[in-house]
Amino acid sequence: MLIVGCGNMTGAMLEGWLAAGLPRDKFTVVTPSRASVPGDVELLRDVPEGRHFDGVLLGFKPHMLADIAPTLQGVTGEATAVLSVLAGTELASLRRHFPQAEAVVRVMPNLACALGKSPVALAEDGLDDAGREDLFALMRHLGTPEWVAEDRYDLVTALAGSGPAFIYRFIDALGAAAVRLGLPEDQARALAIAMTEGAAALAAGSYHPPGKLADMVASPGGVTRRGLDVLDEEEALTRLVSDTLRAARDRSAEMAREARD
Ligand SMILES: NC(=O)C1=CN([C@@H]2O[C@H](COP(=O)(O)OP(=O)(O)OC[C@H]3O[C@@H](n4cnc5c(N)ncnc54)[C@H](O)[C@@H]3O)[C@@H](O)[C@H]2O)C=CC1
Ligand SMILES: O=C(O)[C@@H]1CCC=N1
Repeated sequence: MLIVGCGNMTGAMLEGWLAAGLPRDKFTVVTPSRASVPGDVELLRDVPEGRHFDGVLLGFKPHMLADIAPTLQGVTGEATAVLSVLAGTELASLRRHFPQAEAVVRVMPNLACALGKSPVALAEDGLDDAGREDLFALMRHLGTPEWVAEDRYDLVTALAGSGPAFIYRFIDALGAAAVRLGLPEDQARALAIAMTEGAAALAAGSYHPPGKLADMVASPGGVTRRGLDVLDEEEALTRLVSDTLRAARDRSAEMAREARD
């Protein structure tokens, strides 16, 4: 697989694949700005000539697609699947830039790929059943792949792709609030992160939905209920999170429109 642009996101994917035991000679990276990439994988400054790849993974910023796609035509043949993590870049846009490719695939992961703990939303055009199975197996190394209808992709991007940033804000806010209320900063941050890690692991492993888990923490008339009352008053948290996802979803849709023009 040729990884074109290896920054935060595709760097995390590469880390995840290598940690899962995929051989490093399965990957080649083209990126102008990094001195090294995970696992000592082959690193090139320019797109190689005279080579074909079964997969080409696009990992640069979405607005660069029109400039970079022409440079990739030589490495993209009829047996190549072009995979893209580019936010707001539709299958039709990918197809327009890579008409000869066997398939074009949208992939929406997040940085937890490095730990094999990312959701990975998938949508494709051109794969047969065996190709879909192979793709799913490849993404399984990074976490939890899921096929998604493309008309839901903007919302899925906001939830699965951007989501970690929203959670990090919440962790930060917990720590900052605890500092304001009297805890030392280091301790507040450590407690907030450890608590979040355990709570997320429990939610992932439990057959109870998160709402039920919250009720299991909250003793009637006790400490937690008093705090939940603040979050629940006039659905304060639900409204804030809805506004957050809506804004991110709408930006993804806007980027898709820009890429169409
Ligand atoms: N950061 C995240 O959590 C997520 C990012 N994405 C998508 O991943 C893509 C990359 O985002 P990040 O990794 O955050 O950005 P980044 O800025 O960390 O990485 C971009 C990479 O593109 C490379 N690049 C620049 N010009 C290039 C060229 N001409 N040819 C090849 N490579 C070139 C840069 O050297 C850099 O390594 C974006 O399209 C974004 O929408 C998707 C899901 C989550
Ligand atoms: O912020 C962005 O545009 C990308 C898409 C999802 C996460 N990062």
